[in-house]
Amino acid sequence: MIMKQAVHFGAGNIGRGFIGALFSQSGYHVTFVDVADQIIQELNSKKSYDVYMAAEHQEVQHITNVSGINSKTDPEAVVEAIEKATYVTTAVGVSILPGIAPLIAKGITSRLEKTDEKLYVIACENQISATDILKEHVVKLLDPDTRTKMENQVIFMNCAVDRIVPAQHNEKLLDVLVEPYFEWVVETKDSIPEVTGMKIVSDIQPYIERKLFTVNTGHAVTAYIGYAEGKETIDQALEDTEIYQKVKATVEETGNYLIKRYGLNPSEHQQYIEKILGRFQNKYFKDDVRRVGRSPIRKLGPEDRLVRPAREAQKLGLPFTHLAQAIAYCLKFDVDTDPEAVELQKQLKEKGLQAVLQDICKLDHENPIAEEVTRFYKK
Ligand SMILES: NC(=O)C1=CN([C@@H]2O[C@H](COP(=O)(O)OP(=O)(O)OC[C@H]3O[C@@H](n4cnc5c(N)ncnc54)[C@H](O)[C@@H]3O)[C@@H](O)[C@H]2O)C=CC1
Ligand SMILES: O=P(O)(O)OC[C@H]1O[C@](O)(CO)[C@@H](O)[C@@H]1O
Repeated sequence: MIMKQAVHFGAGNIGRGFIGALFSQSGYHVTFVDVADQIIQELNSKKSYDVYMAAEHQEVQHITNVSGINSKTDPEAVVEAIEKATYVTTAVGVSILPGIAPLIAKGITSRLEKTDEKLYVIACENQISATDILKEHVVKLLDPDTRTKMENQVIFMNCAVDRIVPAQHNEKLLDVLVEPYFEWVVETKDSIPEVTGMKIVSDIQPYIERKLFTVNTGHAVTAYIGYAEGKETIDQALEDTEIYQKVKATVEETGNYLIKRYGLNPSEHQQYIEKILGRFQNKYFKDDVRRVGRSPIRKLGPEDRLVRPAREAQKLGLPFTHLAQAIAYCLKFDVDTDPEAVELQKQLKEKGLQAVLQDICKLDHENPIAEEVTRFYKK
């Protein structure tokens, strides 16, 4: 029997430890596309790997039916794989999406000449409407005929991905240590080919905002405060009760917004917050504050996990003090191995805080959020 095919861009932590693993467990052959040649070679020689659960009883999932293509050296093979795929997914980082769009566009063009079968595309990145962003980059590369043909045959779906997969230090290159919890919520009103563990909803907005402004806001704030206070890992940072209280107060602020905006049940949301903080405290992996805080310029963006909930809270007349404090801590993130942290510090030095808040966060200096950030930053 011919296996169903999934093509996944990004054979990294989320690719191997979450999305690729679910496809494999659902009976798909997974072709990972990456630029990291060692990983691709290893996928093609070993054809399997293990996913370890970071928990007291360390369950191991053996992932099979996997292979890899290096998109730098063999782009034609990627086009061929897309021709045969049911799903194309990504977990490369939002900033890389424009870079992979040309190959996806080529794959779609070639596929539409050969088959009428539907293709489902999902960008599994930490950003609101990441698939729409990918679609935009792909569509502008297509000729008008392909664009029209694509409308009914290539279905782009937004999603929310939630599983903590820290930096890996395993004996075997392909193995991945992950937290047991995961949630993959995909937005569609159609009936789509089943993937074990994928949850379908008709409106992703409440899910992605709840996830991004609780899990990602909370994680990022822990990283930024933890880093400023000289902590190495997330669990170590949260052992400090003062840091724990600051993080909790921040996600309670985003919680007030989410409850009001989406009519969430306050006590259920409080339980959700406690559960997320518990996940951050997982003792079975060490998650470096530098990894979790990575790419601070992206995280300071107007639509991302710090500024957007602060602005939304402000619009609804809700408090945003702890979010402003979190933004100030983020501005202090000066990890010299993180290119965005280096650039951020350079901009702060060269143009000053007000200009950075304006240019990166899109916060005018007269905005009370900017005033609060400035107050904390100067402290
Ligand atoms: N690690 C985590 O806990 C979570 C990560 N995410 C999101 O998932 C995405 C991926 O994150 P991670 O897996 O942690 O990162 P990662 O760095 O482990 O994996 C990214 C992979 O993409 C590959 N890549 C880079 N450029 C590429 C290109 N042009 N073509 C193909 N592959 C390319 C890299 O070589 C790497 O293997 C990000 O958007 C992140 O925000 C979402 C939820 C959880
Ligand atoms: O690239 P980003 O946005 O930091 O995404 C990775 C983060 O997302 C999380 O999985 C939370 O969903 C964290 O594990 C991780 O720090």
